[in-house]
Amino acid sequence: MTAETIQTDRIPEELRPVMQAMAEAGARLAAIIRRGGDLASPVGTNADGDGQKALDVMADDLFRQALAGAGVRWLASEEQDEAVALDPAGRLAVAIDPLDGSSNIDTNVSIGTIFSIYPAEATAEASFLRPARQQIAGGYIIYGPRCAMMVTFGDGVQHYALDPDSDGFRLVTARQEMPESALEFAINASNYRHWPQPIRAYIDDCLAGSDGPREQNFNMRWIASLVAETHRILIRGGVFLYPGDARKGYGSGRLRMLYECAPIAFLVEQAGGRATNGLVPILDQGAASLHQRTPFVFGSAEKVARIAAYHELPETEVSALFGHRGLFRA
Ligand SMILES: O=P(O)(O)OC[C@H]1O[C@](O)(COP(=O)(O)O)[C@@H](O)[C@@H]1O
Ligand SMILES: [Mg+2]
Ligand SMILES: [Mg+2]
Repeated sequence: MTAETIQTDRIPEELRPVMQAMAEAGARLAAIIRRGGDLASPVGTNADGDGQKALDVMADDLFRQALAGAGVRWLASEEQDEAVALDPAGRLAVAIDPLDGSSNIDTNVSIGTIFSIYPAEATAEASFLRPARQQIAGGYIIYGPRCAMMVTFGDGVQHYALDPDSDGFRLVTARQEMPESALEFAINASNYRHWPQPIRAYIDDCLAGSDGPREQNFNMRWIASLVAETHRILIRGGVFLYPGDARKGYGSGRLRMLYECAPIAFLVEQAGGRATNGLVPILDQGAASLHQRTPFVFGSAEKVARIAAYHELPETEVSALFGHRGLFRA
C-alpha cells in the first residue's frame, strides 16, 4: 500500500490506514470492472438468501484482504453470515456492502461499494449493533463512467475521484452539499400494488403532476443501484424510497440497516439532506442483527419531511382522491 492511494490531508489521522486500504481495494476493483469478462455468473447464496455473483465474492475477498492490515478488529459484510475477527489489536469495526447493485454487473451500469466505520468494542455485536449516529465514518465508492468516492467523517461530505494516471483518489470537492429541492423521485414502481397507503398517496400525488395537489410536474428515475441513486441525489437533489411492502420477506423493504442505510444516511445528513425509515431518522436507530433490513427514504430535507407527513395523515385524508388532499397543495 502506498500513501498515494488517496489524498489524506483531510482524513482524520487515526482513519488514514483504513481509508488507504479502502481506496487501494476500490481502485483494484475498478480495474477488474473496467477489464470486464465473466463477472456476473451465479456462484452461491449469501446469509440473506440473495444470489451471489462472481464479482460479489471477488469484491468481498478484495476488501477483506486490504482491511486485514489496516487496524480493523471486526469486519461485517453482506456476503458473510457472521462478523469476522481480523486484527485483535485493531481499534476499528468496518461494515461493508462490497458490491452494491449486483443486478447491474452484466449491463455495464454503475455499481458500488458502501462502508461504515465504528470504534471497535470487545465483541462484534457491541461494535455493530448500536445507534447509527455512533458511526465515525460512512461512505461509498461508485464504479461509474468515473470512479469516485464520497465519504464523511462527521464534518461534511468529501468527494474524491480516482485519477486514472496515478490510480489514486484525489479530492474534487471538500464539502459536497445536496441541493435543497429537486423535482425527481426514485422508487421501484413495479411494487406499487404492494406498498402501504401513505407511499401510494405520495407517489400518486407526484404522478398527478401539475393536475394534482402538488401543482407541478415530477420526473422519475430507478437505476436499481443504491450507490448510483445516492450519487445522483447528492449531486442533483431529489428523493429515494424503498419502503416496506406486502411481498413475502419485504415487510421492512430490501435494504440493510448496517452496511447500506446507516452509511448512506450519515452522508445524506452531512450533505444537508434527511434520511428516515419513512418517519424516524435512520441515524437514531440501530441494527438489532447484522443483516437486518429497514424501509429507507432519503434525499432533500423538504421531500423527506413531506413523506413523513403523509404517514401522519388521517386515514380518510390518505384514502381520498388526490385532488381532494388539500393539505398538500404545492
Ligand atoms: O431490484 P430492486 O427490488 O429494485 O432493488 C434494488 C436495490 O437492491 C440493491 O441492488 C441491493 O443491494 P445488493 O446488490 O448489494 O444486494 C440496491 O442497490 C438497490 O437499490
Ligand atoms: Mg447493496
Ligand atoms: Mg451487495
